[in-house]
Amino acid sequence: MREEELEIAIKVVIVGNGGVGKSSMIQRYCKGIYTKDYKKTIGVDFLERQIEIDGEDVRIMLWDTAGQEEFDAITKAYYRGAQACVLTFSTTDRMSFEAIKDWKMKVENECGEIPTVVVQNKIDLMDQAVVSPEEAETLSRNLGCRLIRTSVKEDVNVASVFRYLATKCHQIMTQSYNTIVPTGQPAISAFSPTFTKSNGTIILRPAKKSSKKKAVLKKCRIV
Ligand SMILES: Nc1nc2c(ncn2[C@@H]2O[C@H](COP(=O)(O)OP(=O)(O)OP(=O)(O)O)[C@@H](O)[C@H]2O)c(=O)[nH]1
Repeated sequence: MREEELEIAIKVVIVGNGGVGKSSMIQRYCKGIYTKDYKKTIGVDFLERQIEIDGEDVRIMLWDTAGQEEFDAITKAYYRGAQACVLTFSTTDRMSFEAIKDWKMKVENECGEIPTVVVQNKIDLMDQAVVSPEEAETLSRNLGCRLIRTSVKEDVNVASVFRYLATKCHQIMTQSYNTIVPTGQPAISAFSPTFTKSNGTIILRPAKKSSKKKAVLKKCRIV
């Protein structure tokens, strides 16, 4: 099998307090739509989008997790296997900014260190900001993450968030592919779940047999 037949799939988890705009961000990126109604996410939800990186198709699976603490026990399980993370806070919600460190810890506890970005959303409301630009920059620097400022409402920088993370994961994957498989024989994982949504519930099913094998990047290596 040739290298170009591998399909790359990246699982990204979007976390942050309730109401910061996680669901809106995913909807904007995957469906190109924005609604101003707030519908609290119950548990988890997921959407996907395919983009091209260095001439290769990369499927990005975006996992939307509930921001409300009451759902913590459910959402934690869905962090597992994530290869990248978006830590989101809102320009107009101080508590969501202060919670970023905790969100990072929660994801790290399940996934270890993965490419992560801090997103300051709702920059269209800068006149109501409760976090200074310096504070946001200092926090991101201390966490070792890039800071990206977005407005999902105005569609500012949303695509950059996911392109940045997908590029990072792709780089890691390409490096490990070249390191792990010096003979040119690709190591392919048997793990390749498909996801079915029914009445808001996500059901994990075993992979369907496909002639096109899939490589799933996990913790910086092909498994
Ligand atoms: N002004 C403004 N409002 C936004 C923006 N992004 C999202 N919103 C609004 O913020 C509210 C909450 O957005 P959601 O996407 O539901 O928030 P969430 O983080 O998914 O919330 P949970 O499901 O409770 O975790 C909605 O009314 C959105 O329309 C933005 O960039 N600017």
